[in-house]
Amino acid sequence: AGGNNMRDRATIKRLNMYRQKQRCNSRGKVIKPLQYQSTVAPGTVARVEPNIKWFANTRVIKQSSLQKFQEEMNAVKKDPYRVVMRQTKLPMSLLHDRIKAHNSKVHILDTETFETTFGPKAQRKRPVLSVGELKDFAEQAEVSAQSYSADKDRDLVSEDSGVKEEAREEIFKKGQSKRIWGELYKVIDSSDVVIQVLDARDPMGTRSQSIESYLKKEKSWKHLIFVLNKCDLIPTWVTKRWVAVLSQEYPTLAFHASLTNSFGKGSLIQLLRQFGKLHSDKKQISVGFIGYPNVGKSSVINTLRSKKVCNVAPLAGETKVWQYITLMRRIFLIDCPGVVYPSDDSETDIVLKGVVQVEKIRNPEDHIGGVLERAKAEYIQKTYRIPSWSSAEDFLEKLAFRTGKLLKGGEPDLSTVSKMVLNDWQRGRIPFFVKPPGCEMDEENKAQPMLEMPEMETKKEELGNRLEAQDVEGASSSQLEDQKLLRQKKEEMQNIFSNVKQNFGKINVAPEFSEEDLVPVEIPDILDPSWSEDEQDEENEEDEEKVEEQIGEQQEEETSVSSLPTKAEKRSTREVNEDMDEKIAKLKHFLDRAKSKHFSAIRIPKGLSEKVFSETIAKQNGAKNVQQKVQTSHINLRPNLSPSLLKKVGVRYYETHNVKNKNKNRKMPLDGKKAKRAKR
Ligand SMILES: Nc1nc2c(ncn2[C@@H]2O[C@H](COP(=O)(O)OP(=O)(O)OP(=O)(O)O)[C@@H](O)[C@H]2O)c(=O)[nH]1
Repeated sequence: AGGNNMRDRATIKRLNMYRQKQRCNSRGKVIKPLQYQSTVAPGTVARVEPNIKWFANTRVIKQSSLQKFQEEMNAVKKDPYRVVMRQTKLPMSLLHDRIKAHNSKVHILDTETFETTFGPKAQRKRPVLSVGELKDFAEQAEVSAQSYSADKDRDLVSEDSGVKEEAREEIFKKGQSKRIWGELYKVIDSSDVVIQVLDARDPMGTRSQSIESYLKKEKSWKHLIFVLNKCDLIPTWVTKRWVAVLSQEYPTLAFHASLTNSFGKGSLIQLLRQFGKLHSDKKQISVGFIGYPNVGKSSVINTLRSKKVCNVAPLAGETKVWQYITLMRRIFLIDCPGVVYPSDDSETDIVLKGVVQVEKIRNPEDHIGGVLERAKAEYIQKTYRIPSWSSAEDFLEKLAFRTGKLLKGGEPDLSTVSKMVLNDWQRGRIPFFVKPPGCEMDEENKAQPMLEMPEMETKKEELGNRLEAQDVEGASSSQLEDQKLLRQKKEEMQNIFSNVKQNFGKINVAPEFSEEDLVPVEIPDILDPSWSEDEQDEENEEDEEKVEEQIGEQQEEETSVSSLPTKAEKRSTREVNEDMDEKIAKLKHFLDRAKSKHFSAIRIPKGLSEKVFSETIAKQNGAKNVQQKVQTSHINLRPNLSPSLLKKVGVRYYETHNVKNKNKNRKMPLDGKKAKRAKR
């Protein structure tokens, strides 16, 4: 009768059990107890049989073992270069089971009477005071009263003057929204290695210590490393110094994100592969890129892939949601939108850190004062060709007249000019960098120990030396434990960085810094950037072997340098000439690609290409003359490069641009692969 949906006996029994009701008499005594309740008579004291299984997971350890575990584990947890991989198998709760100091306010009178608390027969324990006598106590109070500042007192009740601070515009809260933080937590949760990308111009300003402490506290098994991006915008010695400073806390790599002229790519991939090996039990590892907006997270990923896989723009907030990218079969990269932790930063600070899009700022001229304060006057004069100014407004007016940005009645258009300056600032066109700590001291002593190191300096050596120095300091203060810890750290670091080497001399610094900002660092050959990537096929295949090849090439580029000058001396002039030819061809190829692809990360000033070519040709001619003098019988087989050939860059222009005579020019000779295809 019930069709196919008949209930089985067990279901019926269960439903009846739910349905039953306890029946009581008028005095409340249970007449009919519920089923299953009737086995033991009401009022009987029942016992549960003890079971050995209750104790299956417990172990007793000695007090000394506990102490040893706590000490050793604490040392490992404090060390940023070591990670505890399988926390779940360790009794981590034993680390934190100490009774915490009770600092919160105690409401004694809520639970105790006044008599027993403060009366003559008080039973309460006396509070522990840091002073012995009333006199000391009064002195202490006086000292704290002197250091009191009403500005910092958040509890101070003040009269309402009717004037309130204007609420901050929404745009200044960029990167702080719940949605963005949600994205960040997704990235952190999914990553085994977290890379915090910092802007080399202001690493401390673009660092988020709250995220670091969150990772340390809550996700301490995840590896955190720093990547100091945009190293091409600061002098090389500053990069070195910042890397040394930041490495004390987390492993740090210098980086220049660019598809054609990158720095640090090989080292970073090498490091990631090492982490991959560390997690050999996993099928793959994920690497999350986090950091402030506009620091170049997406650009770093594109550089690692040698391909535009993430959208990049000189505007903050370009990346909206997290994104997975495959680097190799076993390594995945995750791009994250830029995150900002709410801080005391002023609006100008926020704008100048590049967190806000310039177009969206209501009063851009308010922040020009900040630019003039931060950047050296000399650089501003050079960039805008304005010799002097009395105030920010005066500067803007002069710039408006110079650039012809005028409103209707000939009034200077301050807003447009301000936006222009802020854009230049955000894109690194005005040379600027925050000085790393310790510069002032060095300037006084005129000692630059790190900069005098040989060119083929590796990060390992640098870190090792620093730690040795620290060792010596430690010995003088005879803190043996510290020494032991430092030595441990040193070994760990050497392990991590044993395969990761960076030669800072290879960074192609773009802005022209004054002598004051430049400490002489021997850079081997400015015209010898890492071309290996440039030579790669445009349709770069995605397989791992290819990436591995790139690493090899890149690493060679980044590491094998020191012997260059001596070799160069020994080389014959003919070899020098051949080298020059090669460089010219590479430069030409590079410019072609840059023009046709519009790489956002490279900005080639108009005159630069011609300048570089003319310099190279001058050098070449010099070498040629020498050659002719030395060996007259030698026949020069080098093709004669006419200036017209050199100027002919961007042969793909007509392919990529929508121009009138496009069709006419289609028959132009194609270069590289396409030319080959055409021949076939
Ligand atoms: N000069 C220089 N510019 C760089 C470098 N890396 C990135 N940029 C530029 O910085 C700008 C921002 O780069 P993005 O990769 O979009 O930055 P992001 O951190 O992903 O930004 P959000 O999407 O806002 O999180 C772009 O214009 C890049 O061309 C670098 O190493 N050197």
